[in-house]
Amino acid sequence: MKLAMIGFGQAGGKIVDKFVEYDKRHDSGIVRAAVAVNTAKADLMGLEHIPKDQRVLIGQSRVKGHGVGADNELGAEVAEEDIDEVQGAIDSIPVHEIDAFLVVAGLGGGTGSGGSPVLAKHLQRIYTEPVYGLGILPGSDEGGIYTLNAARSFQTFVREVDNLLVFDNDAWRKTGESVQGGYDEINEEIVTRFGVLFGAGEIGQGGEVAESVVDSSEIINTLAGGGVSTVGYASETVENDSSGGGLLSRLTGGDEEDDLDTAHTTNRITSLVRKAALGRLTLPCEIEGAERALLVMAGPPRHLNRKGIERGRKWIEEQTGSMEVRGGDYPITDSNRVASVILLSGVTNVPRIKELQQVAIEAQDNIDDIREESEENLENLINDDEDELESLF
Ligand SMILES: Nc1nc2c(ncn2[C@@H]2O[C@H](COP(=O)(O)OP(=O)(O)OP(=O)(O)O)[C@@H](O)[C@H]2O)c(=O)[nH]1
Repeated sequence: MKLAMIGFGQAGGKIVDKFVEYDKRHDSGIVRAAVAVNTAKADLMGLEHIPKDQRVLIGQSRVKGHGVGADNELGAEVAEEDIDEVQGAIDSIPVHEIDAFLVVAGLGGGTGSGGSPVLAKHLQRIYTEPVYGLGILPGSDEGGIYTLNAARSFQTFVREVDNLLVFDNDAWRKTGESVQGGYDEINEEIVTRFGVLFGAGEIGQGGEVAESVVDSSEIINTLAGGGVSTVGYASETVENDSSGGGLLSRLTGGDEEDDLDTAHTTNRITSLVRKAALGRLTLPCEIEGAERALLVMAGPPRHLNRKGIERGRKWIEEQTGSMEVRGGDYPITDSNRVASVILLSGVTNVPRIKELQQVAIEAQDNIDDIREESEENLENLINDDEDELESLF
């Protein structure tokens, strides 16, 4: 699947930068264009792989290249004011060659949190290609303002995109690591998961399992219908003898060996599917109730088979209760890993989102209370029965 990726804010820029690097390393063909947008000049200068002329500094007249300091309302305002400058960079993208846009941002800060929904709305108005979001939730130890920002941005962003893929830093942080070192590892996890998912259908056409290769329309159909998505991943190292058939099997030419191979391959696929679905998801949640799902089995063709994928697909159907579970393979001839990636789309039972919104509503009420008290406007306080989180715009 060919994407135009736009990283908004520091986290967004760094993650897209890593996608570009991943794309070069694996020749996966997913990043057709990459743009970084930020209010902080230093963040843009720190990027390594996104071309310099595709880095857009916005809000210069307001914040003079210093960032918006976790003020996401200001982030949204600045994005609206300078949307033409962002569009200038997008104009250089050959949009007829892409399958979709992917807007990436950390939702806890100011620039990406406020700006990414504004950009998604703008892209939806202009282009017919789907616009997806990849939203990063803050760690719960980052503090109240990050939670409030993330909750408000989340509910605005999810409304403006065709599907919001979510990664929760809180579920992935490791204790005892520097924040930066921790993010480098986390970003690698993000890029691997989404890289394999979006890479499906781009290369490796042909070979013995060609008829069940995943293509981009299957990813698009799984994401269609909107809502929130999460991704599971599991992988295992395998011996890759691309000549096809193990040594013994070639020496004996034995069918028995082939049967054993097939059973082994099928079992490995089945267990990787379970591990991916039941292990740590990018956004932890109950998989039961997911509206749609897509299983991608990636790896050397010799280690993929239809039977395993079909079994895995059926198992996901049973676990999610969804009637819309797609599955296929992504043959990568020169790889020594077999990986299972599961996209669960339209998930509803997500404790972290509920918690985020609850904390944010309380924080918002507190802020309102403090404001109202300071204004001695008791009447408003008594009549304040709106227990709702305000949208960003
Ligand atoms: N996974 C990941 N998350 C990050 C990274 N950097 C920051 N974050 C998260 O993203 C949130 C937003 O931070 P930034 O992206 O730095 O903020 P910004 O959008 O640039 O906005 P301002 O700095 O307020 O102008 C943070 O609260 C973190 O949770 C990163 O490299 N990887």
